[in-house]
Amino acid sequence: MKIAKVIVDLPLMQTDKPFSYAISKEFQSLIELGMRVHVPFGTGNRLVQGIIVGIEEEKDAENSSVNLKDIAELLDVEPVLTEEQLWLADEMRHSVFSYKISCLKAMLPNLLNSNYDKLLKSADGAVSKWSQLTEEEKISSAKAVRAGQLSVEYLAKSKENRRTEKYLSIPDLEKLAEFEIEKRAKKRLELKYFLLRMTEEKIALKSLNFSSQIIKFFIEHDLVKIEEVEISRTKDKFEAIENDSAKVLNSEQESAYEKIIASSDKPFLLEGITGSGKTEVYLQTIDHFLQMGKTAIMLVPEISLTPQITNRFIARFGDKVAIMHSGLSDGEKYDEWRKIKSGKAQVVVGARSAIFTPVENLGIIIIDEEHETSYKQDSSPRYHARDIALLRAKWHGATLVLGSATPSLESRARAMRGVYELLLLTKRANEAAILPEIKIIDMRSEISDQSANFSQSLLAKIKEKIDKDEQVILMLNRRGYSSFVMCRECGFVVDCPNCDISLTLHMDTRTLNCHYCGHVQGIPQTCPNCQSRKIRYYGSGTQKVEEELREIMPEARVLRMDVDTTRTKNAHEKILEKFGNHEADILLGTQMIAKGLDFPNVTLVGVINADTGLNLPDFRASERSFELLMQVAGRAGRADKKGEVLIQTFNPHHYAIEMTKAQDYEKFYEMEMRFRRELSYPPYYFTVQVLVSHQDEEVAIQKSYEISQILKQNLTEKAKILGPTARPIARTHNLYHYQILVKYRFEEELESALNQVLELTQLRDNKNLRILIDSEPQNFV
Ligand SMILES: Nc1ncnc2c1ncn2[C@@H]1O[C@H](COP(=O)(O)OP(=O)(O)OP(=O)(O)O)[C@@H](O)[C@H]1O
Ligand SMILES: [Zn+2]
Repeated sequence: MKIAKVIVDLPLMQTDKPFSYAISKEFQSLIELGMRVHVPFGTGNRLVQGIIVGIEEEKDAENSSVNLKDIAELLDVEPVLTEEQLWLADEMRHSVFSYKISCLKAMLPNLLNSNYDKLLKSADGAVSKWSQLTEEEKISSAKAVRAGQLSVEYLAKSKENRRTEKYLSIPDLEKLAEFEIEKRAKKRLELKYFLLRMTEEKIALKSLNFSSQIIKFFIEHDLVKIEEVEISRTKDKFEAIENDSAKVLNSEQESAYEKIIASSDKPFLLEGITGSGKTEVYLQTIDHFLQMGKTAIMLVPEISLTPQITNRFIARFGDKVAIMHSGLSDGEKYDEWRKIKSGKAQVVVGARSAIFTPVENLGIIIIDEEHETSYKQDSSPRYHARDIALLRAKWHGATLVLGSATPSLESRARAMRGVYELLLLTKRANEAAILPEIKIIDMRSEISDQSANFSQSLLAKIKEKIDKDEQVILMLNRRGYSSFVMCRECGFVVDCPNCDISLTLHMDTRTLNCHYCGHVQGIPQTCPNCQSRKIRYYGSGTQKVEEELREIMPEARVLRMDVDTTRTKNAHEKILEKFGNHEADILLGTQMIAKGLDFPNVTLVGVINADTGLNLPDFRASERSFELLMQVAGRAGRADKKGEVLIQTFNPHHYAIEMTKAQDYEKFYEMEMRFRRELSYPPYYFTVQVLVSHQDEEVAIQKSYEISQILKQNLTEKAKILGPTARPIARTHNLYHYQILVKYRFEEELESALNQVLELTQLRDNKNLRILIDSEPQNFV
């Protein structure tokens, strides 16, 4: 007899290990690693979902199936997780301090993560009710039966959503009924029979969530036929894109290409200035691996996962491409996942979570804009896509390429130490294009009666470009209308009731919004503190700047792109398409517009306020500002027309600004590394952050001291412990936050010390205490 090891879907310390279950006879030949199951759990034998992570032979009395509970149901016909993914989950946990089930679930499409447990549990009661009904009643009682279990709406929705799916069609319903009587699982079959009729003959296998033994039974007895139906919704989109063939690489591109295809020993860091043709190198190396019968994963930051990028991949590789991004519905994501799993797609283009896609025979992984913070997930499991990529490359013997115009200090330092191989692209790929000229505008000496946000020189430049029929990109990394509302009489600022942060004014909705917790309230007419009517708005956001532009330059056609204008599906796409068709002169937006865009007619980039990120209490503030400014500057003059960049700032002598002006990554890297060394920050030290949150500030403080004590006692002297200190925004969502930062180079006690910290949350009187452990945190505010 065999025994199954199951990780149950209960993210708790006590359940964070495999549990043993007996495999009844009917399942013995069907069960495989990586399948989802229902198992009875706990004293009440509640059915919970789980994942098979091991199958062992019964060895001795201790490991005997006699005393074990049986697996209740198999949920899959074939495994949903590969052996590689099970291994990945094990490896990941050591760096992300997360439960294994969270790691496993991060690799599944949402549709499979939804709680089927709830959907199936009350089926028994429903069926007994069902059997007492007349034929007519059976049909009309559909609504009653579905209450609390498989809902008709759910089925309808998943039907709408699917594209590629296996359908069951029933040649003979009567025959099915006969077999039901014979089977012990009669009750369950009855319900399914009912459901099959409900949805008119054809129904998606997966959406019903049949247990695999029933499906097998159906098939063996010729009760159902499985047919592959392909209705590709994105097919039109694929067909509309013209094929594109490879460009002749220039000598730098060529040499990078040759090195990448020749070796997989070390990861590559492809450092190429904006517009140097990194993407062309990606396309051709991927092509090389496809020719060898291998597959590829191409990661891009979510924000730049625009049609501009994806279309380039579709144009080159056609329907071999699967695209994974957050704009897809769960159903669409599931379709893409199927396409990958079945081997139909060989190139996966996607954002962070696409790193988990179950491609076989992986030849190359590319991470574009590798410095982007969006590669780190900021909820559990807090993994970095780069770390997962390293693991997967190891498993497959695949090549890993990290690309950027401004590599993260961590990656660049590794390249300097020879851990990565550095490849440089120093020239723009398009021969006619040269790097744009960058000018800094000192806003301290700008006095304008016309505008609060635009210097005279920026306004003049914009006019000049529009007159020449050229286009302009303007960036202000702050959305909304005004960043705070203040009473001029008493200085009162309207804050969020749940967070220690001022509310942002949004003119389109005429509300004050909290960008942290989503709180929304009306705009006060008088000061809530002193009743004065002198309420004024300060600090401009994109809405305000848009309004100003329309006043000063009514002839200019402006498109705004920020979180607020891109909430609806495909909004992103539509704005960029319009701009690309020159239906607008100015694209105004937040950092969303800084990345990846390639519009040949853009000859001016203006930064309204370069200071928004400079003074954040985060040791990476300069690095982030430099990256962002270099990126956005790189959008200008990418083809044959010369580009210009104007950067407005109140800190013209800040080194991040000066190095941007000089477009000198090398110099910036040197200076920044010096600071990091002096202050013992990454990449010289590793960091782990412990974030302690509680509704009661006293408790938050007390517990964070307790934790810092645990760390001091358990870590060696080599580790440095900073804090606890209040977070810069000390309260959000009605919780007070305190943070501790551990800096270390080698610390063998780290995992055990942090586990002790986590155990605190298991104590009864710490029920409302939240402890987050974040390895290599990217966010300190
Ligand atoms: N070998 C080449 N010959 C001619 N044109 C090229 C070549 N390689 C790339 N290009 C063109 O140069 C432009 C910039 O290339 P690409 O977008 O690949 O650069 P990138 O380094 O990925 O850009 P960024 O990082 O700024 O987004 C594109 O329009 C591209 O089609
Ligand atoms: Zn708030």
